[in-house]
Amino acid sequence: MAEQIIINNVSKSFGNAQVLTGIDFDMDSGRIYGFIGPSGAGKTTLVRMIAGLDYPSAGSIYVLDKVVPDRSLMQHVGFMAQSDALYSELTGRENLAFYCSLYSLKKNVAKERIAYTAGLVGLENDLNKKVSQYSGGMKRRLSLAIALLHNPTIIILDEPTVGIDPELRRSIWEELAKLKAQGKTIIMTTHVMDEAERCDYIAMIKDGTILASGTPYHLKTQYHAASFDDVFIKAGRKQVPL
Ligand SMILES: Nc1ncnc2c1ncn2[C@@H]1O[C@H](COP(=O)(O)OP(=O)(O)OP(=O)(O)O)[C@@H](O)[C@H]1O
Repeated sequence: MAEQIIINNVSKSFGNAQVLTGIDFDMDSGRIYGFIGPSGAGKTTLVRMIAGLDYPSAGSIYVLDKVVPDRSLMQHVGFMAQSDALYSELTGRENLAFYCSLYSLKKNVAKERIAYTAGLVGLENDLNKKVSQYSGGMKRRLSLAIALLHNPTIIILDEPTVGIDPELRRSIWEELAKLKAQGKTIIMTTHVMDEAERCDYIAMIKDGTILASGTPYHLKTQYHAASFDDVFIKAGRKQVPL
């Protein structure tokens, strides 16, 4: 299986504050990767760099054989940020249409993708409302639709299911499983441990380094943990990386 993403000794500082140190991590297609860790650990910083939205201070990140940031990757990468990049004076449909034009989707493809992604996030009946009238959860769902709009090969989701009810969360996970089966690489950050457990591979970030990584089963065995909450707590206590 080809490695779609290679993170090579990446560090990141903001001013004098070192946020990430020497991150090495590779990701293959057809898998779901979960980045977990305490608030402020550096998860968002890392996924933003993978998405090409920021530069590493040291080291390099390769996505589909290109060093990021690279504009040509925009067509292949979908990113759902924690804070929504939406136009509140436009309707949901107009927001989706705007992003379709950004990705240069043909009219018939755009129509089909808007219908598919809006259906996926349960917004098909709200597309004609202005986003300013959306609830927080609806905005999150629209952001998720936008991330998937251009059928990207690499899907990066920063806490995608915050504010999304359990039923819709389940259907989103079913869809992520289908996308994974199509060979997409899916990366997410999450604080929800039962979601982390559904990922194929987990990297736990703490104090800017990867403290532990492996399959959920591997991590549970390694930490003699009954649940994934336990892994999180026990791994967090360890001072020495595995
Ligand atoms: N643009 C920035 N300028 C300065 N500091 C930043 C910037 N972005 C992030 N940081 C700092 O980097 C650290 C890591 O932040 P980051 O958002 O990556 O953490 P996180 O693990 O995603 O947290 P959370 O789970 O709360 O979303 C924090 O101390 C944060 O304040």
